[in-house]
Amino acid sequence: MEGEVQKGLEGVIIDESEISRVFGEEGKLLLRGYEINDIAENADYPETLYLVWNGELPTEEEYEKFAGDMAERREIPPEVMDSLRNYAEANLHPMDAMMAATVNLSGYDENIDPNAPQTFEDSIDEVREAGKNIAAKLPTITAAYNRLRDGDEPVEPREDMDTGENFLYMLQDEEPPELFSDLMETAFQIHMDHGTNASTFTARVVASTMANPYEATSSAMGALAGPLHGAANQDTLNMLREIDASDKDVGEWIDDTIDEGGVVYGYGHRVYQTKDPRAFILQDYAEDIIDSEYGDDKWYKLAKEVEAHMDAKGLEEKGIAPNVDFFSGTIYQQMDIPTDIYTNLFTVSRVGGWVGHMVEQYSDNRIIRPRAQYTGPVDLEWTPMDER
Ligand SMILES: CC(=O)SCCNC(=O)CCNC(=O)[C@H](O)C(C)(C)COP(=O)(O)OP(=O)(O)OC[C@H]1O[C@@H](n2cnc3c(N)ncnc32)[C@H](O)[C@@H]1OP(=O)(O)O
Ligand SMILES: O=C([O-])CC(=O)C(=O)O
Repeated sequence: MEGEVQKGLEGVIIDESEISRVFGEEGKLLLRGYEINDIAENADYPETLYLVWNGELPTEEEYEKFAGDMAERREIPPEVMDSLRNYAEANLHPMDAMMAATVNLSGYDENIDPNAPQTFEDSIDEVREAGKNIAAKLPTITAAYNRLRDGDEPVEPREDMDTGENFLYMLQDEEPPELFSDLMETAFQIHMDHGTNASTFTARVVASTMANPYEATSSAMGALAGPLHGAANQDTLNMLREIDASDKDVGEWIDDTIDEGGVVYGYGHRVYQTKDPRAFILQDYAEDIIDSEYGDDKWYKLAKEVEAHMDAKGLEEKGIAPNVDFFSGTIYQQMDIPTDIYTNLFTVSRVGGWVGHMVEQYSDNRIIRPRAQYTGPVDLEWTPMDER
């Protein structure tokens, strides 16, 4: 016996972190000590990112400098744009195109020398520079990729718009309504960090080998791309479409899905025993959009029916409650955003958290290397090929 197996690493404390704290029982999330609702209400994306990376709120001067620097970095190198054209030809999933483009960006960062081993603990400023490059360019990459695969030319980023507004402008080639810009900006803030979730853990594992920040980021994107994690936002909307198209009513569909061992997307969480505080923020936006001239309540109403049935089944009481991915798709759909880029939107925000965690990891590193309990055979005798 080598010790007790902690399946899924549940409850295992892998290190210390000062970035975020998830209170699972109360349904509360703090970023650097501030409640997520206060951040959504009072800050914008660059201010949130500054807070996550620096551990304190910026002064006005620091904010202006940081936000300006981020806006100036939005353009991507023409060669990376050409790669996106190739990925569009090959019809890559937008998350895969984003992963490839992120590694591609490392070639344009003069601080990264692929042929010399680097120990990033002595170059934390360079890690932050890489982080700024990646975070500033991911909206451009996502919007450009979506346009290219639709046969449209990319739209150049604008520095005079905030992050959410500029993203929607690059995606749709028109200035978005204020409500949509605000919602996008808030989405880019509230998804930024969330403890040692699977993708953040991935970023820390990869950084712990002293791989560079571009490599750690693209690896983390791979983890976020899974339907049990970040891709649950697109899968929730697809689930609602499936329910709508089926001849079963909502309750029957859910009962059958769970009886057959399936999951209800946008529900359940390793840490929260109650509804995710970010889901409440997104739900408020969903209702604002419905009340506006852009509203159509079809998918939100269906999501609420799912919630009512899950509640009636006693699942919310058992701690299987709506997570951050439950309402986001119903909102993005109203904004005419293609379903398969929802996880890219999550990534645009989460990269802020990953880089924060990489800085912590590089600064005080020990390689992350757990063990599995070996349950296979031992000391077998070799059978030559012709005797098998
Ligand atoms: C940004 C994010 O990553 S948020 C999460 C996004 N993912 C999803 O929405 C996908 C659906 N949810 C899930 O698959 C899970 O709840 C996860 C992956 C998020 C968490 O997984 P775990 O912490 O391992 O939860 P675990 O599997 O132990 O769940 C406990 C019980 O609740 C059930 N359960 C958990 N979530 C769900 C769900 N969404 N639908 C139905 N049943 C569920 C499990 O089947 C399990 O039942 P059992 O004890 O009878 O086997
Ligand atoms: O914390 C988790 O495991 C999943 C989650 O909500 C997130 O990453 O935002």
